[in-house]
Amino acid sequence: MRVLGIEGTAWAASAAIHDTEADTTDIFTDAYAPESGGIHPREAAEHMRGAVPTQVATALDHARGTVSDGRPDDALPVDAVAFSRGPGLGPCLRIVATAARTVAQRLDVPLVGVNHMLAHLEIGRASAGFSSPVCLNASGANAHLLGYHGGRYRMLGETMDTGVGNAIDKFTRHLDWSHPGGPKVEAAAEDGEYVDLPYVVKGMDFSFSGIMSAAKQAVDDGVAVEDVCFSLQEHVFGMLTEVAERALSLTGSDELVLGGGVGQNARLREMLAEMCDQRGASFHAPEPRFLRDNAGMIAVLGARMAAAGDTVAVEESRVRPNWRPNDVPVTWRSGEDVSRVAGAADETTQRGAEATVTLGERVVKHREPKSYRHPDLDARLRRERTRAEARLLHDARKLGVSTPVVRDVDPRESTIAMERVGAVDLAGRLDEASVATVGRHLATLHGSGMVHGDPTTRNVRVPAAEADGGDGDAVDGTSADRAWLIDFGLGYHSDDAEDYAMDLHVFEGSIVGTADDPEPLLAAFESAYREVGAESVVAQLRDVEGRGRYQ
Ligand SMILES: C[C@@H](O)[C@H](NC(=O)OP(=O)(O)OC[C@H]1O[C@@H](n2cnc3c(N)ncnc32)[C@H](O)[C@@H]1O)C(=O)O
Ligand SMILES: Nc1ncnc2c1ncn2[C@@H]1O[C@H](COP(=O)(O)OP(=O)(O)OP(=O)(O)O)[C@@H](O)[C@H]1O
Ligand SMILES: [Fe+2]
Repeated sequence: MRVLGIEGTAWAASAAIHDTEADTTDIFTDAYAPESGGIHPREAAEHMRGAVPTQVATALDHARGTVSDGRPDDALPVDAVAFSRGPGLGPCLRIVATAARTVAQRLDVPLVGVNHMLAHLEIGRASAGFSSPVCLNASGANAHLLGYHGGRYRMLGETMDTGVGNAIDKFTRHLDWSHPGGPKVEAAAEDGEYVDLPYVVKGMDFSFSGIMSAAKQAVDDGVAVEDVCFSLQEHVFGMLTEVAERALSLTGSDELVLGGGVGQNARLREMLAEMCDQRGASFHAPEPRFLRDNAGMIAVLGARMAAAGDTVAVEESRVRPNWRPNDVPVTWRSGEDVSRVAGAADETTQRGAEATVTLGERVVKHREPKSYRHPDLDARLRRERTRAEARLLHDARKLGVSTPVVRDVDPRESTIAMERVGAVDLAGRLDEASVATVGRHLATLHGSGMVHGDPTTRNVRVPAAEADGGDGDAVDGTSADRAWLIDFGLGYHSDDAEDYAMDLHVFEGSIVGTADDPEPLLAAFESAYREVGAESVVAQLRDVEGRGRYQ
């Protein structure tokens, strides 16, 4: 099969021909470069209006010229037309869709509407040959982690404000550097030295606004620009690498694939490769022409969708500027669901995302150095988190929230010794009674101004399934609805309802990412939270979930 792909969500007016038999993908792109500032939606659309038809014509000419596979001379140049249907800038998407419909109708071939973000990750999954990786999309307007489970891509974590490339580009606009800023920061960072900046990770979510304001401020205060660029990369990419590792740990996957324009950055790729290497996972990043926006990835996924019969009628092919990748029915991966949920087994040594935990009579948790991080940042995070964890385990316990008793703390060695609690992680025994207990615990914490920071199903311990009669209380006297909160390393005190809502979002995200039937669990969790906690926090959660994150 031969497929024409068309891309034009923001800056790249691009067309490509993917030939499934020859396994070739030829890409033709005309990039929009703003005269000043960032991408102007109207200017970008103007660019698309002229450049998309030209690139499409070039690609079709190329297809006609390479009809060498035994097709007759009057054969159609392509068998299907795939286009970026969203997410992206509305005016640009409409021009792409119009071009795609026109060609599909003229040639009388099927039309395929591709989700741009899934195209970014499927191109890497295809070239790696991975079956069920965790996928990190690091692009201009987005930054998120996806995992495939139960027929859909699940959102495991994402930015709470801007995409990663846009965050970097905004910083460089402050310096009056031309768009795009990412490659310029990468070049300037070569001569830089480390300075501390904010580092914000909440479970597997993260945000860039604090670090970007601090970076601009640092430049205004006279810190050398190359030092700020260097440190910006160390922090921002360190955050992305950390959440990617958390996602590998949560899902039990040992494959990571990278997508998106920021993936062209060598330092980001180096960190991800090193993290994967340290934990025995495989890492793959596609070649640069497939990382930045390009129609090749649209054609490749389009071909798989077309083969699965996933085409769209012209009259139903309106664009979707806010189309989230986790809302796409995945038609092209049937029968491939091999995702696992880690955490059921209880071995003597547990390897979390952050620490190595030795389970004996006592539990000894050691935050080992992460060689992918800058040593100063690494030392700071391990020290701060060990301190926070010990203090908050204690504070939570005083409120009546079940946590292990802390026996010993050594912040310099980043080690905590504590009581052993529960029989399995909640991830290994997800039921409504247990998630309800977590709801009440979190509400109690929030009622006293405490935030857990990372309440995933791996950070809750529960008795074994037959706890009320069986051996579930082997470690501790338990009842069936008992649950202990552990791993307070990202916890802090706050009186902001937004922070409480983020705790709920993180917990629900870990359920949605791994459970076959999340809905009843989410309902049980929220109703238990309401019993003890404030309705306004649940309302704030809806706000967090509903935010458009394509900025
Ligand atoms: C919706 C769609 O329009 C959007 N596309 C997009 O953002 O273009 P993409 O090509 O994936 O990424 C562009 C971003 O990638 C950054 N970038 C390019 N080279 C870079 C480098 N070497 N280091 C860091 N960032 C880099 C640019 O600064 C810019 O912010 C998206 O995928 O989110
Ligand atoms: N006090 C404890 N009692 C029993 N098991 C524990 C205890 N503390 C940790 N564990 C086990 O060790 C695992 C890893 O611990 P923890 O979550 O604290 O480490 P981590 O590296 O921060 O993990 P992650 O970042 O993946 O959440 C837990 O999922 C749990 O199975
Ligand atoms: Fe993109």
